[in-house]
Amino acid sequence: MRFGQRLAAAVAEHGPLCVGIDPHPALLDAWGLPRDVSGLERFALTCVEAFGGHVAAVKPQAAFFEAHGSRGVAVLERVVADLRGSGTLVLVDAKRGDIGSTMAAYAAAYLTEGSPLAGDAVTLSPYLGFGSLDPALEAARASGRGVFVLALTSNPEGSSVQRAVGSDGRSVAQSIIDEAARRNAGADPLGDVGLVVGATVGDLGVDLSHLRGPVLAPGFGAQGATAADLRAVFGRELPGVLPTSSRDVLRHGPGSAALRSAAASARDSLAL
Ligand SMILES: O=c1ccn([C@@H]2O[C@H](COP(=O)(O)O)[C@@H](O)[C@H]2O)c(=O)[nH]1
Repeated sequence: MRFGQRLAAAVAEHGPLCVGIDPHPALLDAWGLPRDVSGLERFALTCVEAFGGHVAAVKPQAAFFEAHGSRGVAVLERVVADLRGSGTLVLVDAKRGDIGSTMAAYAAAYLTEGSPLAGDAVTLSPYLGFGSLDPALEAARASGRGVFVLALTSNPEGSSVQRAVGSDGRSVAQSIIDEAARRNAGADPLGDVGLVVGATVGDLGVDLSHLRGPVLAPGFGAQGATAADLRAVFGRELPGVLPTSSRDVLRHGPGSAALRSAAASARDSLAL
């Protein structure tokens, strides 16, 4: 099954929530774990136990694993394998973006069957030009995986770049959305080219109605966006949106039952 179909099925089964695994040093402290690779591993595997098989998708943030060097990356590889083994979709948040020839190498790492870092999808940055991502989009198509391309990010610094208007009158974000929509044309129910649009962006100011792809919405929880904000930002596009929350769920650890229950509460709040 293609990524868009698998994501739609996962959301139908578990509800629209992605939980992030972001092993911040402060969270390792709060969980009583050492700030080293053994603490990272314990943290990450507790999350796997808590969320695997219980939420639609999990988003490990690669940066927190890379911060521990090759042994940290090995933990990320185990997280990817174990979550996929549990049937939970894995969105690796690595925000890769480069010239096309280098994108092919990132695609080999994150989107190619048999690579230990290949989850079900990866986040990509289009700011070297959307076309530079084509090797990754091709690899995703070939392996039944997906991508989430940054369009309107949740951080306040993003809008000066992403809302800038080009010579054709479209904002940068709208041109990224339109490129993604072109790649998803004809997909049913969802194509494999998703976007990242923060739950914190306020007035959306872009048209997502032709996307035919999933929207990953960070900013829900710790960055201040609520379920009401998600409804206000996305309106009738909300059914295609996958809110993602990391710290606001992870602060309920280290018990895996409490983590799972926090994820369920976050998901249920979205249905109100
Ligand atoms: O626009 C973006 C894109 C990605 N992120 C990532 O999502 C999580 C958010 O963590 P919280 O603890 O829920 O704030 C984190 O990994 C970011 O790198 C984002 O926040 N905004």
